[in-house]
Amino acid sequence: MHMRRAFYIGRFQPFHLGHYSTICAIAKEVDELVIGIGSAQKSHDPWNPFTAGERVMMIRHALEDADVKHYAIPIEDLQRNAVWVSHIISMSPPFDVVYSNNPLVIQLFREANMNVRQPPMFNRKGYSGTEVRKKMIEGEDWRQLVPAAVAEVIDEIGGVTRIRNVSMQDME
Ligand SMILES: Nc1ncnc2c1ncn2[C@@H]1O[C@H](COP(=O)(O)OP(=O)(O)OP(=O)(O)O)[C@@H](O)[C@H]1O
Ligand SMILES: NC(=O)c1ccc[n+]([C@@H]2O[C@H](COP(=O)(O)O)[C@@H](O)[C@H]2O)c1
Repeated sequence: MHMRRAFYIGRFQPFHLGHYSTICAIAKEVDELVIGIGSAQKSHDPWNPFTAGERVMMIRHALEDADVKHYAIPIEDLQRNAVWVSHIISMSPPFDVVYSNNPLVIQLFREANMNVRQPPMFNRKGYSGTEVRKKMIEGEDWRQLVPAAVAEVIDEIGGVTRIRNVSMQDME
C-alpha cells in the first residue's frame, strides 16, 4: 500500500507547543512526516539563536513519546524563490502533501502543483517563536510555551545566555 508522507517546514527557533500541536494533528492524517528545518544555515542571531543540529535535538526529544514517525531534515535558504521547491525535493524523502500557513511557502508549492493544506493555529499569540525568544531575553517564563524536553535541550546548550548575549547592543 502507498505510504502517505507529509512535509512541514518551519524555522523552529525554538520548537514550541504550537509546532507540537500542529505535528500531532498532521500525524493523524498521514503515515509519516518530513519536518524541514528551514534557514538551516542561520544561528547565533537574535531571531535565529539555535543551530540546525540543536533544532534537530529539540524535535527528536520533543517527539520521543509522541506516536509520530518523522524525519527532521535541515534545509538552507536559497537566493532564488523560483527554484526553492526543487531544492526541497532534492533534499527530502518523497512526500505527497505539504502543510503550511506561510503564504510564500503555500504559493511556491501550489505553483509546483503540489497538494497544500493549511493546519489550524494553536494559541498563536502565546505559541510563537518570537514570543518565546522575547521572554528568554526579558527573563520571563518561556518554559510553559515549549515541550518540557525542549526546555531541557535549551538549558543543556546554555540557550538563554546565548540569546541574551547575541541580542546585546555594542558595549563601550
Ligand atoms: N501556534 C501555532 N499554531 C500552529 N501553527 C503554528 C503556530 N506557530 C507557528 N506555526 C506555524 O508553524 C510553521 C513554522 O513556524 P516558525 O518556525 O516560523 O514558528 P513561528 O512561531 O511562526 O516563528 P517566529 O515567531 O520565530 O517567526 C509556520 O507555518 C507557522 O505558521
Ligand atoms: N528562497 C528560499 O530560500 C525560501 C523560500 C521560502 C521559504 N523559505 C524558508 O522556509 C522556512 C519557512 O518557515 P516559516 O513558515 O517558519 O517562515 C523559513 O526558514 C524560510 O526561510 C526559504
